[in-house]
Amino acid sequence: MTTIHIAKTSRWFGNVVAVNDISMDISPGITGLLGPNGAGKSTLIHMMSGFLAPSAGAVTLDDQPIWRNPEAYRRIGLVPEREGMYDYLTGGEFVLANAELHGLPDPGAAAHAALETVEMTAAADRRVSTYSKGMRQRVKMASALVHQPSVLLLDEPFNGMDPRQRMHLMELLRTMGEEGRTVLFSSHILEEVEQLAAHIEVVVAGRHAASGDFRRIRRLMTDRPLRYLIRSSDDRALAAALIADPSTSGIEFDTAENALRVQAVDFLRFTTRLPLLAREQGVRLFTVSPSDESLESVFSYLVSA
Ligand SMILES: Nc1ncnc2c1ncn2[C@@H]1O[C@H](COP(=O)(O)OP(=O)(O)OP(=O)(O)O)[C@@H](O)[C@H]1O
Repeated sequence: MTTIHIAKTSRWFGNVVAVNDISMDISPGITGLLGPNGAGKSTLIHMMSGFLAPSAGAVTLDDQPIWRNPEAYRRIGLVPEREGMYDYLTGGEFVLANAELHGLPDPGAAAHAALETVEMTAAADRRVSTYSKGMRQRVKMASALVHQPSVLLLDEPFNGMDPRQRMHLMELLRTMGEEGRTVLFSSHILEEVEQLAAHIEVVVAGRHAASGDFRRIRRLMTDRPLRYLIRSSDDRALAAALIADPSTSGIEFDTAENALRVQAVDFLRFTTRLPLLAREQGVRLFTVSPSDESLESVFSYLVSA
């Protein structure tokens, strides 16, 4: 059983604090590391894979420090976000080079097995420059798996993949999770994480915002008060009906937009009640748009929760 333990860890670059006093454990199975762009996900993953030293705190693998520890590197595979591949090599040569760097006893056999796992054997003799984004991703995956690590860390692995490639990678990660490996992948897309990881860790602006069961955190996200911009055939009548209803906690008339700005108590209640109330009043709804639906606002709600 392999566990990564992150204890009161920070990392700064000059005066930018990328990771701010984060503590979390990454256990066997699949964990989703979720957060908006710039939240510090890559920095965390780089510290977990031994590419970056923490500025403060400690990142350990089964109680051994990861930074500058070749023993730990042997047990970790990293699929980085950026390409970092040599276009003039074939996919097979790229994976073989990694097998040799790890000093494996039979690098050729290890490279072959890793390419087989990601279903890239047929294209192994083609140059990386001729590969699609998804194929590149799979070859990166093969080189991360070539030494059969017990920990696999993937930074935004689904970026740029088409739905079929995405499903294929999800299957592969599920298998690895079921085999008892410790698999962590980062994403800024909620639905991606939902499909794959029961357990998630959320980071926002360098801080640890939430941890645990995806469904519980998802509920926290959808239960928060929401703001909507609404235009209708009779804003005045609709406003009167809404303010008398417990699904709504505030209403303003926005003269510049010529619309209502409504604060709802929670998503489900409001979206059920609004059409019913409008029908009762004989009001037609023209526009109902959430005005703070961005992922940033969902995350900042979680941080302040
Ligand atoms: N080498 C660096 N030098 C200076 N600042 C950095 C460096 N690496 C990261 N940062 C800063 O640290 C913060 C966190 O970046 P990080 O790449 O870890 O976030 P992220 O969650 O992975 O975001 P993204 O999904 O956009 O890659 C950002 O403000 C970023 O600009």
